Amino acid sequence: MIRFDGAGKRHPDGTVAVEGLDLDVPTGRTTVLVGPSGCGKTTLLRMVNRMIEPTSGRVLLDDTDVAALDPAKLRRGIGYVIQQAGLFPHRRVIDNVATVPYLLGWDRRKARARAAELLDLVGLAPETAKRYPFQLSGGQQQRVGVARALAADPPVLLMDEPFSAVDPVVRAGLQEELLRLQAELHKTVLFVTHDIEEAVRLGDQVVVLRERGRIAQLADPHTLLTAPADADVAAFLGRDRGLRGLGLRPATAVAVRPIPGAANGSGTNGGTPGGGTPGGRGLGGRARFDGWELVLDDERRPIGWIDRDATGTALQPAPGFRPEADTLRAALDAAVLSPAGIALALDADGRVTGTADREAVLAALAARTSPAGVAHVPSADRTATDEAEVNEAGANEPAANEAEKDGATGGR
Ligand SMILES: Nc1ncnc2c1ncn2[C@@H]1O[C@H](COP(=O)(O)OP(=O)(O)OP(=O)(O)O)[C@@H](O)[C@H]1O
Repeated sequence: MIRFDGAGKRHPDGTVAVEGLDLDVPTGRTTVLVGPSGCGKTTLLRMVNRMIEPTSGRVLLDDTDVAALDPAKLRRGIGYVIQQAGLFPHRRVIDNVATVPYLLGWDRRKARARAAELLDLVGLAPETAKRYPFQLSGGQQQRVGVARALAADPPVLLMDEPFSAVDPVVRAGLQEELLRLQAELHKTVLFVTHDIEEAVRLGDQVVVLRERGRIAQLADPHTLLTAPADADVAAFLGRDRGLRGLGLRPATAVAVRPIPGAANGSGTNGGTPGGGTPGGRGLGGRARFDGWELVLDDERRPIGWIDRDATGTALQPAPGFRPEADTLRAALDAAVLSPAGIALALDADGRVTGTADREAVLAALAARTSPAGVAHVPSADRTATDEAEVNEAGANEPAANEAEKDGATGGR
């Protein structure tokens, strides 16, 4: 566990970046620090790896004051990821990732094998290993940054706006990847962002900060969105926080009605079986609903809705959701977008298992449920790079030491 124990930072010019914070960052979970620019997020993060020394209070890592630890050693045990990755431009990707293992004295083969393993873990193709950072996209560079931070399997990961320099789609992918990795690795992650969407998506606990690092609210994402501590926090969360909260609630809360005849595998219809093959697929059946007919293929996948009151048999889209994997937001979306006002419940293979009309989804919205999965609305924001700061951090690219250890040349 990381513990901020009255930790404060006053700069020589008198600026108080952080006034004195008490905060526990639990082991194996993701804690997100979120708040407006200048509220002290980065200062707090850097107190953990001693890039910034508190001027009052302490930071404890597993009950040891970090001030008592050798900074270089401390940093090698803490993964650190920053905006735009801060990779060594003159080193191949594989050697960027192997930086800390080299520093720890691993032989080159073992370090590179570990690096290759990590590139795979973060979803990068093996051929990426030989490239230089400039030959990668921004998103790929961030993945390399994450791989590098994980190289020596540190229990703690500090992430300072790591995904904010990439576009929203790439960013969503990186967030997804971090969630997947964290489910597997259970690191103690301290993550800084000023994007509330990102905070509620990634955090097990979210710390909303005000100026001088004061805690406005500390809560799990669901509680934060549904019960903001005060009007300021509510304003920071934004007007659509209710809708966003749906992205934290599982769609399992929706009461799904079976389609008559569908469950026993004898076709899917509650109406007329057979009778043509829209879209060229085998027709599994048709199910009649009020004013609408649902057409399914012979695998019970939806083909479309037909308006029974209209002339002709024009197929309209039949959106669905997966109760076991999706959120209430996805269920609502499917119900709203369905021309029949009926969302289809789908299994993992896209087969229809039942239906939920808009009323059923609204009933689930009204019911009190606890949060489970997460959904995401990405947002773009600032860009900046600061390679110098990661060098300063030592843990990830202590170039001077690196040169000693493995004879790397040039660059800095
Ligand atoms: N070296 C310094 N000297 C004086 N003031 C500083 C110094 N470094 C940071 N500050 C001030 O300390 C406060 C906290 O800075 P910090 O970088 O921790 O904020 P932040 O929440 O991470 O901001 P952002 O989201 O913009 O990165 C800011 O008001 C900043 O101007």
